[in-house]
Amino acid sequence: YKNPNFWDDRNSIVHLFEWKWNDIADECERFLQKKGYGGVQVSPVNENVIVPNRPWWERYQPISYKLTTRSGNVEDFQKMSKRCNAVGVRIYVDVILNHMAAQQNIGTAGSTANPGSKEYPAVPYGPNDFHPDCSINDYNNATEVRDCELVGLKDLNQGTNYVRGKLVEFLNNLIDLGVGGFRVDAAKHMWPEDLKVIYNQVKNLSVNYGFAPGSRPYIYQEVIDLGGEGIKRDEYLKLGVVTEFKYSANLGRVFRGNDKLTYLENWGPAWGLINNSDEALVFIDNHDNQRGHGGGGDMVLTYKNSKQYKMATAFMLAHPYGSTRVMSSFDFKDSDQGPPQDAQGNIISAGINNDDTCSNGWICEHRWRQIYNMVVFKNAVKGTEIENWWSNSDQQIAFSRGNKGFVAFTNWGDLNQDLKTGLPEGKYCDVITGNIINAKCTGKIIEVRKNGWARIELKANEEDGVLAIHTNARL
Ligand SMILES: O=C(NCCCOc1c(-c2ccc(O)c(O)c2)oc2cc(O)cc(O)c2c1=O)[C@@H]1CCCN1C(=O)/C=C/c1ccc(O)c(O)c1
Repeated sequence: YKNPNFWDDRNSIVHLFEWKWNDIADECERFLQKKGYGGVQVSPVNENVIVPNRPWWERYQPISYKLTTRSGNVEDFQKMSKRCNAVGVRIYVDVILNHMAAQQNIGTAGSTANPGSKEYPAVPYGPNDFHPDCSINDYNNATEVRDCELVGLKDLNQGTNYVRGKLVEFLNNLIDLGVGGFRVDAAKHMWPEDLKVIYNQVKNLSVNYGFAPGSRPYIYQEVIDLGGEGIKRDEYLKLGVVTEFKYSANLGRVFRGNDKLTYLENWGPAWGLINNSDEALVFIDNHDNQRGHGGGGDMVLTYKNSKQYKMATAFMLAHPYGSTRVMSSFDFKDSDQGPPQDAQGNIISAGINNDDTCSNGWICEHRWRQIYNMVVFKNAVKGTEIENWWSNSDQQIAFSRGNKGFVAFTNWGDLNQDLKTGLPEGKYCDVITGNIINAKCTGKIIEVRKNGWARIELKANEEDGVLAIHTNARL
């Protein structure tokens, strides 16, 4: 469950939050494959309750496991899965196994339900399939967190064979549709023993979508653990990968300037992060904590702090620790706001500008040059470790990845140093400020001398506080 099943020359998952299936298929072919992205995390695919004003979190209130949402229907989903897998982009589905809708209304596939009496006829689920009413108040009480209701959401009892059967059936339908794995929502609210039984009943990945025979789904579990609660993420590490919320909290604090960049020299388990790098799903922000809710609070960086956000993302992608996920957002003013929609409540697609950025209210961080070029960088440095670490003992650092790549950061003051890049002699295009187009670098050019050293300049008032060169961006 810890292998994302990427193609060799790929890395990172991009969370195309609230995108429609047809648009994701287009994005796989026209952009993601070209930048070496490994996969897409899609929004929940099962029928959700319709909440007035369509807040983003309505998709986290299941009505049934019918595959019809505002992102499309099962035909759209299958077409997306075929097109994305054909170009080496995997699909990971955000699955909600913990609960069913709290709000009383019709669902996105037209199903009705009565949360008050725990009736969801479109599954079907009835009162016997849920834990008794109680609400979670004490996050130090592990039983309460698992057996009571999260903000009124009806709490399924994954301990019964019937409920397990329904959840496994839902997951196996998605396996048949070519998914590469799952993001398990609210995993902390389910017993690890129950999850283990459920995961083990999920089929191997489908060879019809290019997975090697016998491949297991990649399973990364949302466990918000910033310490201080009764439940520890280690219980879930036995089952699969776990989202590391300390990552975005700490990196946010550092790149906001509340900590010195030089302290990042031992970035990893020494900072309290999950021990095994390949068991940690890491990110700068996610759909929830970018809105100030749970997981990491006010230190989390988002697209709204764009210079710091790009620096933190560049550091995440330059550093070997963790399975990296890039957030791709829509613009929001208030924390409940849902995706751009028309008068009928249909989601409006992102428009693509001729400079590759998005319009129509979509941020598309994954299309920012400073971010997609670091996904390219991460592919170029695959298999190397950090070498030639340098710092000014304060807010300026630099390091190489073997002899394949080199990055430098300044979070305060002008950086102007002769540094050891570890790269072969030659001229390199700085992929933060530009691209190589018709054999010309549209950004800074860095000359690496015979001994692998180079003059590195990065002024505090430049658009970006990071510089990155690698062997696939050599002139
Ligand atoms: O104020 C709110 N919620 C209370 C604070 C956040 O608590 C929630 C947590 C949560 C928060 C902190 C924790 O330590 C934790 O274990 C769980 O997980 C959820 C997971 C869901 O599938 C659906 C939800 O409604 C929630 C949720 O409300 C607003 C209004 C209702 C939805 N919502 C929200 O803020 C929705 C948040 C949300 C939705 C989906 C997620 O995957 C998620 O992580 C958070």
